[in-house]
Amino acid sequence: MNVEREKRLSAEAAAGLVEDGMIVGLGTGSTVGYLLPALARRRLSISCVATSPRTKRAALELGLDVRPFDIVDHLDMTIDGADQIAPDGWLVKGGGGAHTREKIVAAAASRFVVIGDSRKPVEVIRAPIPLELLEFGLSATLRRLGPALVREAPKSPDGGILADYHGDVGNPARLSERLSATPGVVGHGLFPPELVTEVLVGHGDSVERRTLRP
Ligand SMILES: O=C[C@H](O)[C@H](O)[C@H](O)COP(=O)(O)O
Repeated sequence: MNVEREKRLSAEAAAGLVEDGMIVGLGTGSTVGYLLPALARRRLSISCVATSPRTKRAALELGLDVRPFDIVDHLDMTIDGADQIAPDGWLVKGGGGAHTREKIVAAAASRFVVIGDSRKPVEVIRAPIPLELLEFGLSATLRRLGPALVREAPKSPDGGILADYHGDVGNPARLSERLSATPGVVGHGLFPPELVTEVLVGHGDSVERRTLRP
C-alpha cells in the first residue's frame, strides 16, 4: 500500500470534479496538500475559501484565489480529508485541529467531497474524537465531558483549546448530540452523513467512489 499515492489519486479525482465558476471550500491536512496543486494545475476560473491559515497560505502560493469566509455565504463544493470514514457516512475529522472551521465550510457547500487513502475507511468509529473548547470554564467542561484530554498543541485560529474525547463512542449520533450540547464545546470532529455527498478513497492504483446523496 502506497499511502501517499492513494492520497494523491483521491485528491486528483476530486480536483477533476471542480468546474469553472465554482466557489470551492478547501479543507486542511496532508491529503488536501495534494488537492491544492491538482486544482491549481487545472487553471479554472474559481474562487476558494480556506479552512485554516495553512491551507490559505499554500493555496495563495499556488495562485488560487482565496476569499474571506465572512462575506461568502454559499459554496458550490467543499473538498476535505478525514481521519475515519464509517460505512454509513459518519466521519471523524480534526486530527490536525481544523474541525470547527471545516464543519462550517462543509455545511455551507452544496456538495461535500471527502478524500482519503485506504486507511481511512473503518468499520466502527472509535475515539479519539477531536474537540475545540472555550478556555473559559475549561476544567468544568472537561469534567462534564468525561474522559477528554487537552492536546499539546497551539490554540485554534479562533482561540479555542484543542482536546480529544477518549471515551466510548457507541452511537455516533448520540455522542455528537451530547458533545454539541455540552456548554464550553465550540466544536467537535464527528461529522454526520447528511453533510457528505461523495467519498473518494484511493485503493492501490485506483479510486473507489461512493455517492451518499446526489
Ligand atoms: O484537522 C484536520 C482535518 O480534519 C483533516 O482533514 C484530517 O485530519 C485528515 O488529514 P490527513 O489528510 O492529513 O489525513
